[in-house]
Amino acid sequence: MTGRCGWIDATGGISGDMLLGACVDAGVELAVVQAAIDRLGLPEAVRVTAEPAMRAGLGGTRVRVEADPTDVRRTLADVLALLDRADAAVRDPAAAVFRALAEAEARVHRMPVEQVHFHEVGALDSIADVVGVVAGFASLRLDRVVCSQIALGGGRADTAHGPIPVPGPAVIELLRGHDAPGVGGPVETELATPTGVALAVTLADGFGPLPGLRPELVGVGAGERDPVGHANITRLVVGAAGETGSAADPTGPDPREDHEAVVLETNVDDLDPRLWPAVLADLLDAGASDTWLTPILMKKGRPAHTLSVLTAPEHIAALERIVFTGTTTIGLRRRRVTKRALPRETITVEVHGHPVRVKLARLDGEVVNAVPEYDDVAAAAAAEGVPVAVMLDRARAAVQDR
Ligand SMILES: O=C([S-])c1cc(C(=O)S)c[n+]([C@@H]2O[C@H](COP(=O)(O)O)[C@@H](O)[C@H]2O)c1
Ligand code: NI
Repeated sequence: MTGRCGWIDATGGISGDMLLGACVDAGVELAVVQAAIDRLGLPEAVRVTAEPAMRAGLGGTRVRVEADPTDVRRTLADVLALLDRADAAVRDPAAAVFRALAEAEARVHRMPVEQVHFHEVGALDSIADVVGVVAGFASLRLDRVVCSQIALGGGRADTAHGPIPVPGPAVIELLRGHDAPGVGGPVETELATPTGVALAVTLADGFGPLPGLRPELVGVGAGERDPVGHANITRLVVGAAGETGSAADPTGPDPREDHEAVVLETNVDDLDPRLWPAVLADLLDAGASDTWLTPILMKKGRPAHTLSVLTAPEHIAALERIVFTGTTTIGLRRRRVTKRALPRETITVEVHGHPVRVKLARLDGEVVNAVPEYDDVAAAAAAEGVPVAVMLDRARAAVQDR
């Protein structure tokens, strides 16, 4: 495994605000988190604050979400509509987290997912935590996320439905739905909340102990309580994974940019073409790095498509399931490939007073590609009342100036 890796240490438990605290403690600017939340244009005021905190003698950051009291009860569709206003880098992963939460609640309460309502104030907390963590992870530029076994705690928790057993049913459903490892204890209190677990299982590409990496950033997110005998923290460790420390071969591609990947492929001639966009969207939601259709001519002169799905090996099972259930195919091919990904970073430039993120890719340390984020350019163009193409030229000029 190579690239920049983030390891979520949930062996002390996890909640949305603990993971957000870990991001902030690792160096994610609170302004990045607040901007991502503000971008949703929530009718309620939601403010995120952070302060230093000690848990079992360990220093960390406690994040709090202050939200206006509200009676609004939001469904999954309501939350997804809000997320539509977020940057693409935040919108899709955050939507996947809320889908996972809603599906878990739907199974717990034996109701259709469309009827699930996120619980009042908790919903605003959750929205801020989820959007904040996803924005934080995006700003940390992680190529891969691994999560430890999750400590779940025990005993009973008070909820809107009255006392429930811990681990709570939604937490168990989230683990089950994502084949994620959890363990009860070590203390008789709730250590893992649905939002925290939904974030971990959705954002993680795999589960296990700290992978081989050189730690560059460490963040400690403090939980609400400081129980005796347990460090109520979630940690985030970020570093370059799989580096041996040997210099890259100066005559060839940098091996640290190589990733093992798999291409799944199948030829399909009998799927209602209107179904393809949803199949492609489902595949991307389930972890595909890329997916595309190629028009082909099949036996008997039938026009058809090759569906190709590029993925990291750990998503193969979930993606094949979507291919088999979402299309008419009854077989597919798997091809191992080596993917080369140039190191990239995101900078923010100011264009006529508007922040525009720009993705830079480097080859041998030299910037070979600088692409302004389309959503930011479009927002700036709308604010200035100029065509997007004009604002795009201005953004490129601002990058050149840098
Ligand atoms: O109200 C319901 S259905 C409920 C279910 C569960 C589980 O099944 S687990 C847990 N809870 C409680 O919600 C709070 C807040 O969780 P967040 O994810 O919003 O932080 C949590 O402490 C659980 O006890 C409620
Ligand atoms: Ni409920």
